[in-house]
Amino acid sequence: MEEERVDMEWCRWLPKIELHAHLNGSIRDSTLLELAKVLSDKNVIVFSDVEHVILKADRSLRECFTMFDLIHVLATDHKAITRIAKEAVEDFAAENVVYLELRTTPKKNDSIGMTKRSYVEAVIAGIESVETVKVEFIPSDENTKKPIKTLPIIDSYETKTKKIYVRLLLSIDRRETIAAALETVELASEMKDSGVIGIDLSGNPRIGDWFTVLPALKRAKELELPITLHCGEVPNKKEIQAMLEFCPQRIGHAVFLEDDEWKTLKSSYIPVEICLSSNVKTRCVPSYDDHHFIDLYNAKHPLVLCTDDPGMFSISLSREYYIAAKTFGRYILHSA
Ligand SMILES: CNc1ncnc2c1ncn2[C@@H]1O[C@H](COP(=O)(O)O)[C@@H](O)[C@H]1O
Ligand SMILES: [Zn+2]
Repeated sequence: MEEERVDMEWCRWLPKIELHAHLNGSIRDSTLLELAKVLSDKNVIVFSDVEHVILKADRSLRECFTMFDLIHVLATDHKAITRIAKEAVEDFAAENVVYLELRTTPKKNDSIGMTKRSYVEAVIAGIESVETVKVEFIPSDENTKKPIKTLPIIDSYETKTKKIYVRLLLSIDRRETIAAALETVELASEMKDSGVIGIDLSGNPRIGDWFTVLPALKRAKELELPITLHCGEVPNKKEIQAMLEFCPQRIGHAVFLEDDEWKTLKSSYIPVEICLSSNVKTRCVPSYDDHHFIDLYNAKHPLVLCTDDPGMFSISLSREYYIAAKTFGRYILHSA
């Protein structure tokens, strides 16, 4: 027990980077309950109907997407979006994350005057309102104040002074029309100087077809926007092969690859965002011991541990590091 406490403390202390975290999957339960209470007071929902859904500990992949539909009802307006973005950055900083790429699907809601752009602006307002830690969001030249497009250099001094670099990825939901997906890509390109650095393809992997939004992803390539794809979260050979052939800058999950696809992936060096607990909790992988992390790690394939949805799964990035060390420490091959 004492050993576990010390290890967890070390994993929390370790400066970390988070590259795969969905904004609406990173909401605190307490915030969701508060938002639900407000809507219940307005008779939009019945609080007792959603309370147990919010507090449920384990969710299958299907249940996750039902939960996301509920979250999208609860966190609809600009104010709520700003609040959850602020809290998400605070929570990642508290875990000693020094570089965070937060991803979110820009949403349009005519009834409240929300456009995809105003949605992203609400997210940015939240990131910029964080006070518990110094946030470096839009890199700008000290003299000219013009945005500079360099990657942050995170040195040990900065990690001591508690600073977090935050960047945004705009997500395309697999359910979206090609027009909506293209709108997101154009928006990401227009907001390149405002902290947006790329495009993600996510959403329920059993719904929609990535070939539908492929033209939008090709457009993103033309605009030189880096792309990350949710790939192989469920079995779908044709899609996995096509995604690897598309050669995105990164992929997330990579669970259901078969031998030939593992070969293609490893020879491509496409970095993989590893989401251990997300995969185990959604039962895409039977247990931590069975996770493909260790095979990729021992093959020296570029990878990064990520949370996916820390709010949805009640997890933290520090804990993911702890789980990886505990589960795989003994299997690591040490080259001479
Ligand atoms: C569990 N594995 C997953 N697989 C695929 N997509 C996922 C996901 N977890 C989250 N999302 C995607 O992120 C959205 C919520 O955040 P935003 O509203 O964009 O901030 C979900 O609706 C889904 O499209
Ligand atoms: Zn994800």
